[in-house]
Amino acid sequence: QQQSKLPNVVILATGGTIAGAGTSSVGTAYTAGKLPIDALLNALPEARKIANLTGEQVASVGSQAMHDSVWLKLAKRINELAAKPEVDGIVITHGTDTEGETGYFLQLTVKTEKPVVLAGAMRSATAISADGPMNLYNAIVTASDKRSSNRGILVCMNDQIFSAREVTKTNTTNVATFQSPNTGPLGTVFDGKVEYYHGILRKHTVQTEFDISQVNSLPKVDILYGYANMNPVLLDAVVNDKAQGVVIAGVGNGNLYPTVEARVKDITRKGVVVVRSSRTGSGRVTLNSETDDAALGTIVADDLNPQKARILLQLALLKTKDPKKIQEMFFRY
Ligand SMILES: NC(=O)C[C@H](N)C(=O)O
Repeated sequence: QQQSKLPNVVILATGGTIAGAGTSSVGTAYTAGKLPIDALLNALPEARKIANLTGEQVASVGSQAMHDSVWLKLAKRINELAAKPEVDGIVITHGTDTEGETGYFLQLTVKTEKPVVLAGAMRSATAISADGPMNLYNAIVTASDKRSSNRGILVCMNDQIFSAREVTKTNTTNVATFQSPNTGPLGTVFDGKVEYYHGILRKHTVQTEFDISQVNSLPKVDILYGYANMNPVLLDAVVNDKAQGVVIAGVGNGNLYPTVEARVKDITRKGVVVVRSSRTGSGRVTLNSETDDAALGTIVADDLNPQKARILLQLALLKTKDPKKIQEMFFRY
């Protein structure tokens, strides 16, 4: 029964632990993405007092299986729904493993100022103290609140609201896994109420140059992890596999092992775009610091972690191969 006073929120479900089911309520063995969105909503009658809800199943996967085509499908569906005057907000249920990546992809490609909020969980729907129902409830509350408009894509987890650009999974199993190491959360959602403490400054959603309406696949970009005595042959492997771009999770301020530097110089000359990010988990990678980007032809990820730098590079490569222009994008988004 639709109630005219309540906002209309559409839930797009993709799977994840929030829809996971296992045989033991105390064990960690379960399968993600088992339960359909209707089952999750039926278990949450409280949410129907907040908003008129409709659910759509976009995918049913553990987010370790997330891929470009689901991202494109999601972004296109959100753009379609958000263009409808009767839709007030959108919630996406998602596994936490790659939730930050999906969120940042949507942050750059969704064209709406309406609230778009991701919800996940660390304990499956059949576990004792499952965190999914409260996280989903909080996401619906957040998406129903007009103050959530024009803040980019939001992520609700453990009573906090994060920016999709900043949030990352920091713990393998803990319910407080999501953190924004560089900025902290934007706000809280508690007792059915949203409170914001910070805004965001980087350009997002309607302010970006990325239009995926006619895009059906994304350029191939791979990530390599830096370490002492790193093997430069790894670079050849991804370049031979036709990567147009490579993100290196370098050590410290995105630094590279000397033989890797030499190989990077060769591949940037061949037109492969190489972005230096960091394996440290927080902070910026700064241009021409210890590493001479001008000499290597590399660009820096600024404060994006490697997996988010990969997403921006994929979208940037749809527009240009010019490292200077791509570097500007890394400082803009
Ligand atoms: N907590 C979770 O959601 C983990 C799960 N593997 C997923 O990302 O779908």
